[in-house]
Amino acid sequence: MTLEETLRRIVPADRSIEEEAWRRWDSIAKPLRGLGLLEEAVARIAGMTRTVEVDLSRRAVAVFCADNGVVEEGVTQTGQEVTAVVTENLSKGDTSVCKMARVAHADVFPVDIGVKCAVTGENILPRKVAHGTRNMTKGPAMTREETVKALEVGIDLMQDLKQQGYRIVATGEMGIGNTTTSSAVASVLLGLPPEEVTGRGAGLSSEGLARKRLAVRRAIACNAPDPSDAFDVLQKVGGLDLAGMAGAFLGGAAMQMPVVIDGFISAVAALLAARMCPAAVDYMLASHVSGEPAARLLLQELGLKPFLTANMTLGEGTGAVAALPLLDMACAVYGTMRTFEQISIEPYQPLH
Ligand SMILES: Cc1cc2ncn([C@H]3O[C@H](COP(=O)(O)O)[C@@H](O)[C@H]3O)c2cc1C
Ligand SMILES: O=C(O)c1cccnc1
Repeated sequence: MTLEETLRRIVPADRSIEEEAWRRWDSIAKPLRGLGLLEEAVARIAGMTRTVEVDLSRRAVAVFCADNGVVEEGVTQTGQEVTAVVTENLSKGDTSVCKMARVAHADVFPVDIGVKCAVTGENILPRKVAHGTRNMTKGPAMTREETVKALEVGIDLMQDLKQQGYRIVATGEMGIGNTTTSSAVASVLLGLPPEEVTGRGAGLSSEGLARKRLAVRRAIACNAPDPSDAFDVLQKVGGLDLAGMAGAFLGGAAMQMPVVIDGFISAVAALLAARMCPAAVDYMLASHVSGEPAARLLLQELGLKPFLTANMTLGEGTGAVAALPLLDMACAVYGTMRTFEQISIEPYQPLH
């Protein structure tokens, strides 16, 4: 589906079905609203999917893998080659998110949306838009065409996953340097200075952090992205990984399917999607608050409340996957627990 058609298709979640789900929650024999945000998530999923019978039996993690040209500026602790290695390991079940996804019964879909070199792996989805992005401190990271294509990779993947019977999708990414691009996008979209929204990513040294902040500042100065135009911001100081994820949020909303935000990078992609189409937020679920400095601000800006504060800064979709077992537990109560009425009637049942 094209980006334009996707944006046209997105409509708000169904509030009346969400209300019906709340009525069911409130009838269950337990302290009223006792499962807090978990109840809210289940009710919201009912509204997203247009049914009070919430079913999260099949779940996927979409991991968008791409390289970011800005690594030339010395903004990361490890080299660019790590992107390709971890992408291939994603296909072998040998990365952190794969281990966690096994526990949470989620299927991992690694997507090569722009890894610099060729990657091989049985289940890597070959969707390379470009061999990495350009260095955003010297000009736009992507062309308009590349940006549209990468957004559409995310959109189309959500359409495919829905057709395959998946009910909820966790978003993940793998792309060395993508906390630098994410910080640049966050700085522009939140209207905050780069220093306030730039952290250590995957364990950067203090010296590296100073270079990273400067690179974010230079990228914004060089490209002058328009803060009121999310597409322009994404194209100039974003990346293929961010674009794929933003597309997944838009595609999920168009497919009326819940999409789980992971950490900082994923929340930046979610905000890009939200600025392109505000109703898309109705289909997003927050999972955790990343340890990156702008993580909480981004979720506040989206108006979403996370379940976990675990100081995680791993990426790959690990935080989003960590939220799935919590949702399963909430669904078990919502779907199988007896109501006040059933409980109060029971003592009056004739004995036999
Ligand atoms: C071995 C390894 C595995 C990872 N898995 C996720 N990330 C995480 O770190 C990267 C972002 O941090 P930065 O912007 O500092 O490069 C992303 O790939 C993210 O998913 C990893 C990073 C490394 C080194
Ligand atoms: O919060 C994140 O998404 C994150 C932070 C650091 C490194 N990788 C991912």
